[in-house]
Order: sequence, then C-alpha cells, then structure tokens
Amino acid sequence: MKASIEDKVQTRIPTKHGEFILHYYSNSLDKKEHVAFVKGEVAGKEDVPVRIHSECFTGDVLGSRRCDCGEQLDMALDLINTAGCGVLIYLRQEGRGIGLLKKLQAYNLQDQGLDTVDANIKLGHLADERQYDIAALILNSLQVRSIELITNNPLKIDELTKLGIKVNNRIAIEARIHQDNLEYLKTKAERMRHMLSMPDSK
Ligand SMILES: Nc1nc2c(ncn2[C@@H]2O[C@H](COP(=O)(O)OP(=O)(O)OP(=O)(O)O)[C@@H](O)[C@H]2O)c(=O)[nH]1
Ligand SMILES: [Zn+2]
Repeated sequence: MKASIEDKVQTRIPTKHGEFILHYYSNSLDKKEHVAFVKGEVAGKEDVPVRIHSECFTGDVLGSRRCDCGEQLDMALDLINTAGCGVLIYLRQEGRGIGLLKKLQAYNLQDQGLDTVDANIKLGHLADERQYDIAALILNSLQVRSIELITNNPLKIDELTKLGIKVNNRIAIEARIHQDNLEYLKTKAERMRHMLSMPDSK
C-alpha cells in the first residue's frame, strides 16, 4: 500500500521562540499524531532548514538530563525562528521507535551498565527502529524543494535521501555535554556514527 498523509488542520502557535504554524497530519501508516511546526513561507523554497525531531517525553517535556533531546528541540526552534523560515517535524517515534514503556525499561538496563544500543537489543529490539516515510511525505506536502537538515545523525540524511528528499547540507546541533548525558552521547558517537565532538574522541 502506498503511504499517504492528510494535512487536517493548521493553526497559529506563538512560542518563546517566535510564532509558528502547527500542521496536524493524519496518515495511512500508523495511528500516531505527527505534526509539523512551520516558520515563514517554505513552499517552492530551496535549502529550507529542517529538523526532524523524534518524540522524547522524558527529554522534551520533563527536561530529563539523560539525553540531549530537550535542548536540541529548543536549539532547533531558535535556529529556525532566527532563519525566518524552516520546518520542525515532530515525529511520534518515542524511544527511537520502541515506545515509552520499552525506553524506560532500557533506562533501567542502562543503570545496570548496558549502553543505549545493547539495552534495546536485550529488550528484543533494534538499536533504532525509526522510519522517515511520513517526514518525507510532510516535506513534499509542504512543497519544500530541498533542505538543510539539522542533525548529527548521518542515518537520517541517508534515509531521507533514499525517500527522494534533496538534502543539500547538514546543520550540526550539539547540546552541552555533562555528567548525566556523557555516556549516552559517547555511545551515539562511537556506535551509531553520530557526528559529535566528544571531549576524548580523536
Ligand atoms: N531506545 C532508546 N531511545 C532513546 C534513548 N534515549 C533517547 N531515546 C530516544 O531517541 C530519540 C532521539 O534520537 P537520538 O538518537 O537522541 O538522536 P537522533 O534524532 O537520531 O539524532 P539528531 O538528529 O542528531 O538528534 C527520541 O525518540 C528519544 O526518545 C535510550 O536510551 N533508548
Ligand atoms: Zn531524549
């Protein structure tokens, strides 16, 4: 079956990072509520700054310091607002696609010494189960011609490219490193090829 989305409603949201238009999408692939936060005119534009942010309840909402998600969300919205044009797609792919329950179980395994990759595997999952079909459909629906992707994750660039999105550039988005996120970020750099400048990496 060919995947499809429908832009059901658009509404204005003033935020501490400026004003955006929130688009709510229904889709044929899952029952999740994926959204896009759009700044300015993006239709027909090249090199549009785009952040594809994966849901992280603990980081985005609770301000957890285990990961860099909350800080990245703030940085991306600020960057897009300053650029005056851009899109933040908020995909409901909690825990890299394994869901909140499994992510919280993975956190407990991490507290017993496993890293974020091995904890997922121990729970019977892949390290990363995310798919980007809906993100690509949203970008096409917004008529974005090409993007500058705000990410440190090369896999996201590869996956979007495979889905026909023209990624002309990458914009780095590195959160502050501290004791609570150090191991997590190290694992992303060493085992998931994330382009992060870690203190002791060569
Ligand atoms: N399974 C699992 N998911 C996690 C963990 N920590 C954060 N996440 C989820 O990871 C997702 C964010 O992915 P990241 O790997 O941090 O970063 P990314 O989106 O791939 O890369 P960037 O674009 O550079 O931010 C969110 O859905 C989080 O809920 C963890 O320890 N285990
Ligand atoms: Zn997170």
